[in-house]
Amino acid sequence: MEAALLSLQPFPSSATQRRLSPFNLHNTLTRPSSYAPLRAQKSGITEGSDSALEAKVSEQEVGMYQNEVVESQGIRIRRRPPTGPPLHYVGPFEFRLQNEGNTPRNILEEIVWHKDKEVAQMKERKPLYSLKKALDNVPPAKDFIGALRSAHQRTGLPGLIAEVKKASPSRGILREDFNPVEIAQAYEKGGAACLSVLTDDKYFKGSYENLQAIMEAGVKCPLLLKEFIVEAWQIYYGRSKGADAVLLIASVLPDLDIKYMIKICKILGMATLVEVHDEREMDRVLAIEGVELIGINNRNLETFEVDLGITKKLLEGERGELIRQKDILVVGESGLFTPEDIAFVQEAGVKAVLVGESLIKQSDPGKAISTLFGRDVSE
Ligand SMILES: O=P(O)(O)OC[C@@H](O)[C@@H](O)c1c[nH]c2ccccc12
Repeated sequence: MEAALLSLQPFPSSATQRRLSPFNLHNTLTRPSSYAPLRAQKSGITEGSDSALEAKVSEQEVGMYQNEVVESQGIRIRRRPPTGPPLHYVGPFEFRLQNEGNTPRNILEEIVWHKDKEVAQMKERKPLYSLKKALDNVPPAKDFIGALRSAHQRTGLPGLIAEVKKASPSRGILREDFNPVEIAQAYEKGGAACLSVLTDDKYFKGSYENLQAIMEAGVKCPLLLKEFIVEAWQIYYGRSKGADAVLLIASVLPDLDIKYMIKICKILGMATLVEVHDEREMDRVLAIEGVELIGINNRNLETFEVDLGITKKLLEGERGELIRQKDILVVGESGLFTPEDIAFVQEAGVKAVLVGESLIKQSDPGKAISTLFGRDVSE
């Protein structure tokens, strides 16, 4: 890989436009650190110039150190310091020993720091060039957004993304007898438009094997890679395991990363679900070109607090107007348990919902869909 990663230099300030190939992007897109500046890079392309990307970088971002970018965008989730947490750091839920920044301040930060390490290890075992081959052997990505839109048109209710979720840090184990393929098939039969498959092992008891098994079982619903994406490498890996769409969390990723990752997904034929939780994140994401699908997470991933009013608040007034103008599809995420909850977020303006807990906890997760919507939404 030629892309130069000069860890102590900012972007060259003259580089307002850079040409990148999807296969060296992963280097430039390694998740920036709040402790390390954005990686400088060469402007020339080596590999795959046919599919070269034109990436416009705003003058403001060019030349800024990453921690400044992160601060200027109000991103609270910091990157793992290169030295890692201090030695006296004692474990996942122990936040008492906070100090000058090298102990994670909340669960999301902790997950992201862990992800940085995990991805570094996975990448060593499967570098990007070897993933490239694997990509030729997976069926082309399915139309995730199209499936949501047509389910909405067919039923008059929000299109459902049903989540294959065994556990979560806030709720613990949600379902003991957990067969991902059976659950996926039950969801599909029950009328889900798309599925979300958690692949994080440590905090959600998910896996890429689950994703692959669901794809290989011939499930027709498009699949969302439900991961904490910190590097573009994960997107390629997810595609090689059958993902048709990817979650990008705005509180974790600076705008520049979101832009690049959207472009990579487009090249791979995948959709991106960009997740927001407050007005500032919504405004950032609405300013990013190419965003077609926005998720409003009713759960605060730093505190686990759930409030359906978040969806309503973020879709009111000018924001809602802009979203309609841009024809962006909005997904209401988390904490949806009853037909009244569905009606509430639909009234607020969502055309799709992402639901895990309330479905996965039922003995028949497919039938649970009818209970959740108040009627049968299968064909
Ligand atoms: O189980 P719930 O409350 O229905 O939530 C599903 C989904 O919205 C939630 O799992 C989720 C939304 N965004 C995330 C980001 C990371 C991990 C998990 C999530």
